[in-house]
Amino acid sequence: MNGNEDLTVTRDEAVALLKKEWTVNRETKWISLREAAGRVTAKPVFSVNSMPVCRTSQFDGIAVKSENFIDGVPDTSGWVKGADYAQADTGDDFPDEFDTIIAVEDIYYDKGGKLCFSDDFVFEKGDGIRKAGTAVEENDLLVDAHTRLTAVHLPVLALGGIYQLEVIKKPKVVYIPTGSELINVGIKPERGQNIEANGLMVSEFLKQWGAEPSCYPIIKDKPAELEQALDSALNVADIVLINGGSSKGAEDFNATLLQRKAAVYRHGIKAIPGKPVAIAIIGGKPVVNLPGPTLATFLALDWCVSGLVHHYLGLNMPVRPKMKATLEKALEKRPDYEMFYRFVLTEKNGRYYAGPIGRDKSVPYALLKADAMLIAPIGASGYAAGEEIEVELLCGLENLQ
Ligand SMILES: Nc1nc2c(c(=O)[nH]1)N[C@H]1C(S)=C(S)[C@@H](COP(=O)(O)OP(=O)(O)OC[C@H]3O[C@@H](n4cnc5c(N)ncnc54)[C@H](O)[C@@H]3O)O[C@H]1N2
Ligand code: MOO
Repeated sequence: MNGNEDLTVTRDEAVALLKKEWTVNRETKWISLREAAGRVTAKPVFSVNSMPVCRTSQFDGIAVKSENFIDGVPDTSGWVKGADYAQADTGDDFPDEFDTIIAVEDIYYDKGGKLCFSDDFVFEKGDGIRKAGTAVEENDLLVDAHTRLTAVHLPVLALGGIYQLEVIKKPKVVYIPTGSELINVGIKPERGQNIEANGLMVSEFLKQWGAEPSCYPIIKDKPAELEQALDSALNVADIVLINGGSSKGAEDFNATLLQRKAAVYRHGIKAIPGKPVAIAIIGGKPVVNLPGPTLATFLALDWCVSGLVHHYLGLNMPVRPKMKATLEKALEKRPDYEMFYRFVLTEKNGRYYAGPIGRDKSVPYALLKADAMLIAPIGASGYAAGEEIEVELLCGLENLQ
C-alpha cells in the first residue's frame, strides 16, 4: 500500500463509489429461449398465449354429456364411444358436445365391453373441466425485468408463447494477470516462478455471475507493457481486472499506473485479507487491481467484482445463507479493519462448532476446507472461545459433517 490513509476505504465505500462513478453502458440483445437460462431479462415479459387454448380434461377419464345424467346414472347398453362418450385424459381437448369428465376411477368396462359406473359414483355436471386460459392468459406478466432466468422460468415462458426474448448483454470483463514470475498453467515451475492459477478461478466466477470473461496473456512487471495492456483492455471491456502488483513491492507498478490514469482512485481497503485492493474509474469504467495471493483474489472477487457484475445486470448481490455456530478458539482482531475468518464446521449433538482456519494453512486447505466465513465488522475487537457467532455458509448443508 502506498501508506496514504486518505485513499483507504471500506469495502462498502469502494463498491458504492465505483457504482456511482461508473458510466454503465448496459446493452441488450435478443436470444432464443433455449439459450436463456442464466441470462437476465431486459424488460418485463408478457404472455402472447392463453393456455389451454380451449377447455381440457382435468384428469384421466371420459367426457360425457350431462343431459344424459338428468335422471340419474343412465343405461349405457347402447352407448357408442365417440358418440355418447369420448376418451379425455388429463390435458386432452374433446368434442364440444361433451361437458363433463368422469374419472377412470369411477368407471369400468364389464366382460362384454360395456361402460359401467362404480357404485359410489356421484355425477356432478361440469366436473373435471379445466377452463381455457387457466394455465396462463394472454398479457399475463410472466417474468419481470431484471430477473435472472432459471430452469423453472423456461417452461413458463414456453407456455406463454415466448421463444425469443431481450436480455441484458453479458458485461465484458478483461482479466490481466501481471507478474514477471508467472508462467502458464501446465508448465513445470522453476525456481522463482509461480503458476498463473488465479485466472481459472476468476474466469469461472465471472461466467457464473453472468459476465463474459476474457483472459489476457501474462504481462511482465514492466510499466509500459502494463499500461499497453490496460489501454487495450479499456477499449473492449466494461470492467477491467488487473491481478497482482497491488502492494508495495519494487515491481508493484499497477497501483501507481491506475492512480496516474484514473479520474477516481482509491488504494487500500479496510478489510483483511486483501487490503491492498486498488479501485479506479478510467474512461468511465471500473478497474480493480486484485491482490495476487489466491485467497485475497477470491475475497476481492467475492465482495467487489461480484458487486460490479450484478450491478451491471441490474441484480442484487447474492446473499449467502447464515447460521449460528460456537467458536472453538478465540479470534484476535484489529478493530479498525473488517476481517474475514474462515472455518471448518463440525456438528456435535445438533450444534455446530466453528474451527478457525489459520492464515498459515496451505492454499488447498485455506481455499477448499472452509465451510463458512465470518466478516467481522469494524469496531469489533475479537471473539472469545465458546462465543456464539453467525457465519455465512460457503458450502451446501449436505457437505457439513
Ligand atoms: N511490505 C508489504 N508487503 C506486502 C503488503 C504490505 O502491506 N506491505 N501487503 C501484503 C498483502 S496483504 C498482500 S495480499 C500482497 C499483495 O500482493 P500483490 O497484489 O502486490 O501481488 P504480487 O506481489 O504480484 O504477488 C503476490 C503473490 O501472489 C502470487 N500471484 C500473483 N498473481 C498470481 C496469479 N495470477 N496466480 C497465482 N498467484 C499469483 C505471486 O506470484 C506472489 O506469490 O502483498 C503483501 N505484501
Ligand atoms: O491480506 Mo493479504 O491480502 O496478506 O493476503
